[in-house]
Amino acid sequence: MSVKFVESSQLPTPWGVFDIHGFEDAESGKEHVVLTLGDVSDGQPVLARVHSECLTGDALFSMRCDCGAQLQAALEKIAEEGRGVLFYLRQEGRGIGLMNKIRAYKLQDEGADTVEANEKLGFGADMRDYSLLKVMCEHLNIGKVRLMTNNPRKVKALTDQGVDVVERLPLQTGQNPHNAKYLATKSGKLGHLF
Ligand SMILES: Nc1nc2c(ncn2[C@@H]2O[C@H](COP(=O)(O)OP(=O)(O)OP(=O)(O)O)[C@@H](O)[C@H]2O)c(=O)[nH]1
Ligand SMILES: [Zn+2]
Repeated sequence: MSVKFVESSQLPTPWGVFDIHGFEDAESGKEHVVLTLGDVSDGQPVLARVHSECLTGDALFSMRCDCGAQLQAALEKIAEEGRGVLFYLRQEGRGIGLMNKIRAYKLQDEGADTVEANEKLGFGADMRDYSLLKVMCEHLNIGKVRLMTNNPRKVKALTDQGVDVVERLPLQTGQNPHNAKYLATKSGKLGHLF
């Protein structure tokens, strides 16, 4: 595994002062971050969110997806409990990258759904790799989580990395007329539980 911890610091947010932990993947050159609040290394199950990068949704307020709303809701829930972890993984566009996601959006503008668009571009529907979570969880001494997600693949991914998912908590927010088809395809073709 080519992922290595780099450094930690404080990160004040509107929801509280988190700690940010930087990790670098020498093989891909990607830089990932983990936010924690409170003591997550005490062995008790940790409220957790595994979030894949969506520049358009997380930073640019896009309503094509539900990513930004989910990110904010997850941080709010962690702050409410005073303890938790957000893994922010730089696997933009379900692993195909930002430029290819824009190509996929163009195909969606022309009628394709999110899965068909990926396939037309020669990609699988979901190209994400969660193996880096192992290094992150070991570094932070997190062995048990209560995972906020609608995506059963993330539950399996963490379990495969040796992390016990003691509970799955639905994270449904951010629905709007622009992402209705996107969310329907998630549940119809990608196995999300709504
Ligand atoms: N290829 C592609 N990726 C998209 C599209 N819309 C959003 N994404 C990406 O989908 C990913 C969504 O990540 P998450 O919110 O962590 O995961 P999820 O599979 O939706 O599962 P949840 O935990 O239930 O939210 C991000 O990497 C987005 O950039 C799209 O139309 N095409
Ligand atoms: Zn998004």
